[in-house]
Amino acid sequence: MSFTVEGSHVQETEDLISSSFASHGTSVEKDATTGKYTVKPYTREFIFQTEKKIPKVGVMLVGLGGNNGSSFAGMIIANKLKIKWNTKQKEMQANFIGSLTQATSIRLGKCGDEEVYIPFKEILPMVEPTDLVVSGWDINSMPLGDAMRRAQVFDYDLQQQLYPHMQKIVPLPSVFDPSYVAANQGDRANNVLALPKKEDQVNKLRQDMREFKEKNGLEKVIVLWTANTERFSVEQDGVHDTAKNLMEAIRRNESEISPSTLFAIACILEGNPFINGSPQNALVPGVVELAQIHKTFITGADFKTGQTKIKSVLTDFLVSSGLKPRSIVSYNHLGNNDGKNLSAAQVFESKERSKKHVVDDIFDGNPALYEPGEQPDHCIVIKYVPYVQDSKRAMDEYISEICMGGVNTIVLHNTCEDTLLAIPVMLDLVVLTELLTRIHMGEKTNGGEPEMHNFHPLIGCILGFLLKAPQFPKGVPTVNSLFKQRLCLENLFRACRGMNTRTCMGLNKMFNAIILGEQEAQTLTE
Ligand SMILES: NC(=O)c1ccc[n+]([C@@H]2O[C@H](COP(=O)([O-])OP(=O)(O)OC[C@H]3O[C@@H](n4cnc5c(N)ncnc54)[C@H](O)[C@@H]3O)[C@@H](O)[C@H]2O)c1
Ligand SMILES: O=P([O-])([O-])O[C@@H]1[C@@H](O)[C@H](O)[C@@H](O)[C@H](O)[C@@H]1O
Repeated sequence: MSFTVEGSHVQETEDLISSSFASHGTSVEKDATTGKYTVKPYTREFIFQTEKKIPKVGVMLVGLGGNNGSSFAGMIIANKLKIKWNTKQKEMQANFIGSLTQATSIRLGKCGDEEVYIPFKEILPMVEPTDLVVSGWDINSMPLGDAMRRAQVFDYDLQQQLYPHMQKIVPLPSVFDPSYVAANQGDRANNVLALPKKEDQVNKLRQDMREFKEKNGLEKVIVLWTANTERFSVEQDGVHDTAKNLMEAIRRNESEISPSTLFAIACILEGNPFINGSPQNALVPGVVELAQIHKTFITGADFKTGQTKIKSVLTDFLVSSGLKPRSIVSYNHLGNNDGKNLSAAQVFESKERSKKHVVDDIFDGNPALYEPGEQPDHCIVIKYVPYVQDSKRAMDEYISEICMGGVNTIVLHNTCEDTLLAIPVMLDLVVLTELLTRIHMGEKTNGGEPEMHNFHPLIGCILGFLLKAPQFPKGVPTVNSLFKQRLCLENLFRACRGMNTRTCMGLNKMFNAIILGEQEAQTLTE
């Protein structure tokens, strides 16, 4: 670890970092007669304990043979082998650009006149990406070397160097329900578990995880869904509403239970965190309850990568500047298999939800501009155009009302290899989910010793920076503003290290500037 934190509030041993943290907040009371608000500042005292030992971690991808899955495996191998490759422009070297943990930094503070920053991944002990063991399932049996070639994501020279290493990885047969995806996905399904009963499917997935863990001498396994987007399951009382009903529904082979929900259940029963990288409602209420019973992390939904990430920043900028977006249209076309699957209306609706609702809280948070429930026109369009393959084209138009009847129109064009935006986000979800399993917290109340416990299983409220539709525990308001989400993550880890949390900008820096300004002014004479 590149730094230590001084103070009696933090103790570090070989195995543990313990810190106490004062969290300042405000509650508001409304006078029923006058309607006036009273703001009541308060402080809560928390204890954090972080286990420092980094376990040997395995990642099992559902959809291993897809563009994201095969490219994720390729990225890990290429970085492990420090592969360099030639393109028509220059020699490239394997990297993790686009990863929050591997390619960004955190400000430590000021050392004399120097602003000191550390790599994000040094704030707390995190697993090294190149130590991850990768496996997984796919309904298509293609070995990963051929799957990489099919994906057409990596440069040719890189593919050639990776091929022998990737070809050794073969996806395990998976659970498949054609009613949940586009009909055009049927021709991929040559690697499906021949187990008609859902209970047997769940048990086989659990066995796969145990065998993977044992064979590779792993201490932890994390499962990440990067398979096709599914249509939403129609949630039914008596089936999806409680853990007991869901498990009984599986035993009677209820049809309306999606493969992604079955994977989530198998993970929970094995104590393996489950991450849903697609937009469907895999984590139905019964799954959430089961995760709470088994104290296993579950999170989702839908990696936040390009067009939607920009939307959460741009909309936040407009509304927090007092400008009033009245129309947002997000169009994109892409030619990979994801785009092919999304060409089915029911599947598209899953993606439309996650891409659209990513800004709801931003409008709700500005009653000066928007009446309760008022939202701009918001339209999502996704088209499948095979020729562009993974090079997704995104076009956006934002029309906002400005001062005195003015209108501002912002148009964006954004082209990218969709997969190369997604795989570093997948890495962060795995690395941070594993880290969060090693952090326990408790609250000091009435002077007694705090009871230490894990975080709530729905860690989407911590990992929202990486997800379009982070699922929050009931009653916790969703925050989608991208930089609030990043600050939330950074401040949690700063608290675990016993460091002060940061506001959006260094308040003390600003105070210094104001005070220094005053002091300088006093020395000046006309
Ligand atoms: N930028 C991005 O690429 C991005 C961003 C956000 C979300 N996503 C989501 O990530 C997922 C994967 O994207 P992709 O581009 O890799 O798609 P892809 O179609 O290339 O890969 C999906 C893979 O899942 C496999 N599959 C389908 N059903 C399965 C099942 N039941 N079990 C196991 N495997 C199954 C398919 O055979 C395919 O190989 C999609 O749901 C997509 O919406 C992608
Ligand atoms: O770039 P982004 O909006 O975050 O997310 C992407 C969408 O723009 C694209 O349409 C979809 O096919 C991808 O799966 C991904 O969801």
